[in-house]
Amino acid sequence: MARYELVKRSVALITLTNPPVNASSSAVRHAIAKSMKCALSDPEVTAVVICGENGSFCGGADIREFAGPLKGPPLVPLLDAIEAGEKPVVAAIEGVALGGGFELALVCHYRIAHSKARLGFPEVTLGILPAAGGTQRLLRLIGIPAAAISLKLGIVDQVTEQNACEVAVEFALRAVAKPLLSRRVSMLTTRCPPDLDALLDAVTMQVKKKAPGVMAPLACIQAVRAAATMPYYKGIKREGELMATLFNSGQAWALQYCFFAQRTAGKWTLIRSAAVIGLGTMGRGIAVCLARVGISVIAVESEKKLLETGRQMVIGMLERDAKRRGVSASLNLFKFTLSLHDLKDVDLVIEVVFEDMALKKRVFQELSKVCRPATLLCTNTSGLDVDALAGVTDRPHLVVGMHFFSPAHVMKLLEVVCGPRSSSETIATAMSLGKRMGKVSVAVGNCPGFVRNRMLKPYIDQATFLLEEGATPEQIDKALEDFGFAMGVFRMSDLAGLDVGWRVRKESGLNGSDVDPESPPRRRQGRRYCLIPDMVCEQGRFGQKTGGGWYMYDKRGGTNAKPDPLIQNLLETYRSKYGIQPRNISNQEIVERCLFALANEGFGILEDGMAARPEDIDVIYLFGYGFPRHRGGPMFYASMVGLERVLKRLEHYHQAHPDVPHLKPSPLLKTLVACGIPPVQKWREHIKTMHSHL
Ligand SMILES: CC(C)(COP(=O)(O)OP(=O)(O)OC[C@H]1O[C@@H](n2cnc3c(N)ncnc32)[C@H](O)[C@@H]1OP(=O)(O)O)[C@@H](O)C(=O)NCCC(=O)NCCSC(=O)C[C@@H](O)CCCCCCCCCCCCC(=O)O
Ligand SMILES: NC(=O)c1ccc[n+]([C@@H]2O[C@H](COP(=O)([O-])OP(=O)(O)OC[C@H]3O[C@@H](n4cnc5c(N)ncnc54)[C@H](O)[C@@H]3O)[C@@H](O)[C@H]2O)c1
Repeated sequence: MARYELVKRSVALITLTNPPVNASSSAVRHAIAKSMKCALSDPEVTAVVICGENGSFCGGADIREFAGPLKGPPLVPLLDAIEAGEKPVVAAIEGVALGGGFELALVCHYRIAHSKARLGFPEVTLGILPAAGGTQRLLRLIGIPAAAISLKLGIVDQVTEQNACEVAVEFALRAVAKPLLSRRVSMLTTRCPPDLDALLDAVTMQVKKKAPGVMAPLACIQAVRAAATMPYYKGIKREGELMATLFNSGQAWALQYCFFAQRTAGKWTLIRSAAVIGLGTMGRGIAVCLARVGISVIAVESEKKLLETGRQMVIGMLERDAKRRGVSASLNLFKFTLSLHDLKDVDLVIEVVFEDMALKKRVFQELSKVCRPATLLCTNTSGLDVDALAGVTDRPHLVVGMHFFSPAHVMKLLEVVCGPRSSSETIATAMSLGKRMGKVSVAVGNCPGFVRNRMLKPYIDQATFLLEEGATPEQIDKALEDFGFAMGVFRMSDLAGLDVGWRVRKESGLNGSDVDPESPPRRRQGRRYCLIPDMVCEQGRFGQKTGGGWYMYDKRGGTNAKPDPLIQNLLETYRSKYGIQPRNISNQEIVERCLFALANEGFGILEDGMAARPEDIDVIYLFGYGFPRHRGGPMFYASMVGLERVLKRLEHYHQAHPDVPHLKPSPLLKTLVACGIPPVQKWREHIKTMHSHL
């Protein structure tokens, strides 16, 4: 876990060897302690260099070890001992020095970093703080205003383009005769601005606004205050207390769970050329995603004028995107055409035409004729049967859904929809292409709405039922935003556009001329149905783009949502028309009904084998709907609330609303409760039917 050798006759070289990122696991800490002991007691050794194997200094504490009882030498005394040692220690930093890795570097008396090295404290993203003296030492090294502006100022003693370890060894030899006292960062006094309190208060306000309810950033500010106002030994104690609170919090568990869930969900591993058919809202963004990673793109439209519009839009997006990333726009990768015959040699096609099965089938039949036999045929349908499309081609095994989310060049989530006949290689190729484009790709089964949209329905339904019963859009949104969503369901719907759902409801016979005239009021297809969303759309209110939806906006495309008296009137008229007595609805009921219905559908999806594991569902909601990361995703959240409680509350709500099937607890939820409530990671073991590819 760490290699110890003597180089240049007098420098002890300690190399951390814990792939892939040399995380400071208990074994690594053990090995560092042992090596340091050897180096400090060996009279031949005059200086020490610490580096990491395979291009990484150290990725920090081994996060996996946080899930069990803490073992091995604690980091704080180990690091204090390195700093207090009487021989100069130099950190040779290549790759990452993150979290505990950066803390290790900070106790070294000198730091040599490769120009491409990344140093930092990402702990807040894991719900904790740098708790091995990091908050106390970094502030002492660079001062508080610097810490607020940049973490890079004054941190390293030399930046090199060469092998950092070799440079560090030479540096260590020169450092031997120099005094060490001023190199011990914990002995320095933190440089503070005169208006420290005002600065920290302002940062606290900003953090509370930006990340409401999230604990770790606030704890970091308290640690900064300690570094500014306390001696090191007290400051480190305070850092430890703050860590203990965070470490045992549900937020830390949720965020660490998210870290690994994101990587687990992405575990899938050649595409040089691709085609995109349809340059509308989605097609443009998808074309940009492909070109951004160097894939040449043939873009197809149905008419000359539309092709030209699409071309201009794509070029504009590419140029803005390239400017933002400081690279040149890859316009030479594009060819624009009206003819599918130009696609004969491409490796992969993504169909992005209107959501119309007959049209999509015609496109797939044509592709089958023109594309070479090995070309993968993908569809961006948001809900149609991928297997029905595969069925009209000569290569059903090479057909797969690649479901991007709007705006496609921004949203991280990609659902890879596996049809029953999609081959493993096809799925793997789509997954790895997603990863290459920087997406978080999740393989899902082929069911209506797939995973994200299927789960969204009961969530939105609950919100609209709550409107009928007495709540307002702003009350519901506030409850969900207090829970941690950046936007409540109605603000989010106004942003996405209300017309899409309206069209889907019409096509499903839920409103419009296809509705069964015998349907009782507020019931469709045998279940409760809220007419309010259709009434809003009938007034031409489609959300932000029309200047009004659930809220009013100052202009078309405006983003500043204000409560609209017109919606208030509509709700009152509706309730009195249908004899509904409005009642006071608590925030708890809002959150429970929306989120438990969401999770309940997730259990149903797992049970149907349409998602491989709860982690996949959580990742879909983290990256495809802005579920608050510190809550871990809907399935993890349900596990934190306690499955027994979720079950009881769903039973309670279903009893009160028997005409809402989505509130009826899913059999899988009941099974998990009956078999002793296993942790999320073990739920998969209780699922009987699993999609063959998941
Ligand atoms: C490093 C990265 C930037 C690399 O990114 P890249 O894209 O190249 O690769 P991946 O992200 O896919 O990662 C590859 C692979 O490596 C795994 N991995 C990465 N980092 C770690 C890690 N730190 N630990 C374990 N595993 C790691 C990753 O999972 C992948 O593996 P896979 O499973 O997919 O095969 C990038 O990975 C990255 O950003 N990593 C995280 C970096 C980070 O956040 N570091 C900080 C860690 S936390 C820390 O260091 C805390 C310190 O301050 C020390 C604290 C000491 C105190 C500890 C205990 C105090 C207890 C409190 C008191 C309790 C009291 C009580 O209970 O009573
Ligand atoms: N808009 C979204 O938020 C969203 C999100 C995910 C998935 N989707 C899915 O993506 C697909 C496209 O949606 P959109 O919102 O981009 O629609 P859109 O109406 O904005 O664009 C569709 C484009 O396809 C073009 N087209 C139609 N027939 C064609 C043909 N035969 N050859 C070439 N081009 C043709 C049209 O001219 C139009 O430019 C749909 O299946 C939709 O369900 C949409």
